[in-house]
Amino acid sequence: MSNKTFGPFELQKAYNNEPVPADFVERRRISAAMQTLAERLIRAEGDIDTLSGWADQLEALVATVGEPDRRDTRAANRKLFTGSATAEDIFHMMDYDPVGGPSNPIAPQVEWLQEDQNGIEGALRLGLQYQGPPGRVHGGVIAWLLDAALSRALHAAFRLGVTGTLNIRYLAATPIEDTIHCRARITGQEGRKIFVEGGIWHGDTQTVSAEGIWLTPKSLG
Ligand SMILES: CCCCCCCCCCCCCCCC(=O)SCCNC(=O)CCNC(=O)[C@H](O)C(C)(C)COP(=O)(O)OP(=O)(O)OC[C@H]1O[C@@H](n2cnc3c(N)ncnc32)[C@H](O)[C@@H]1OP(=O)(O)O
Repeated sequence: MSNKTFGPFELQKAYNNEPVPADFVERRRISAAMQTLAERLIRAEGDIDTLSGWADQLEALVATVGEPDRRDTRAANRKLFTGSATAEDIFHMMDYDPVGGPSNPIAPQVEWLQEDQNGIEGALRLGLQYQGPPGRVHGGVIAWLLDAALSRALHAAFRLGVTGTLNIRYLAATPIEDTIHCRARITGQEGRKIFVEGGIWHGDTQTVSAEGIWLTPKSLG
């Protein structure tokens, strides 16, 4: 791992270009296995002995893991804003993102196809564990995904902000277990208020539209 350090506007570039630290290779393996397990076990048919056997094995693993120490990410965040974050700090911030983070077992995995000042686009497939109505993605999961996608458009354009308001219009069914695309872009700015819009598409059909206002915190604006 190099001794280079990074500031907020180098974060995405460092994350994409620096080698994945050895421990994150393993963290990603753990997360991928947990995700596969979640997808395979949800609604899985099985006789009582099979279910009980799986439960025993998983409970044994929980006992083995125990309650490990965990890193407080606020320190890495402070280092980022003073330009002194290391690549390791950046992986600790980004790899656990609840949408797309490869070391976060609850994060839907996203392939980011575009991330620049003009906007972002990601492709993903949501499994049965994200189902609301039969065959459709749960509306709350869609809101979760869009909050992240619209935030990402902000970061890709080197702006900083937190979600103030997010309005969502559900236009048509968003299918589970099929590829969908999310897109977002900045549409304007007034002082600390940044206006962002986006949506979800299944093929050529737009299934969800969203628009919102992100606020740059007073301390940074
Ligand atoms: C470069 C790369 C670096 C990347 C580095 C990141 C690292 C990778 C981390 C990933 C991270 C992902 C992040 C995901 C997105 C979340 O999940 S963010 C979490 C959810 N959102 C929150 O927790 C926000 C909670 N709310 C707040 O903190 C405060 O209410 C706010 C939003 C900061 C606003 O407070 P404030 O700054 O005191 O606002 P205030 O001065 O009263 O008003 C200023 C203006 O904004 C308007 N306004 C105030 N609140 C709102 C609102 N909620 N809605 C609309 N307008 C509002 C006011 O009307 C006012 O308008 P004008 O009168 O000027 O026209």
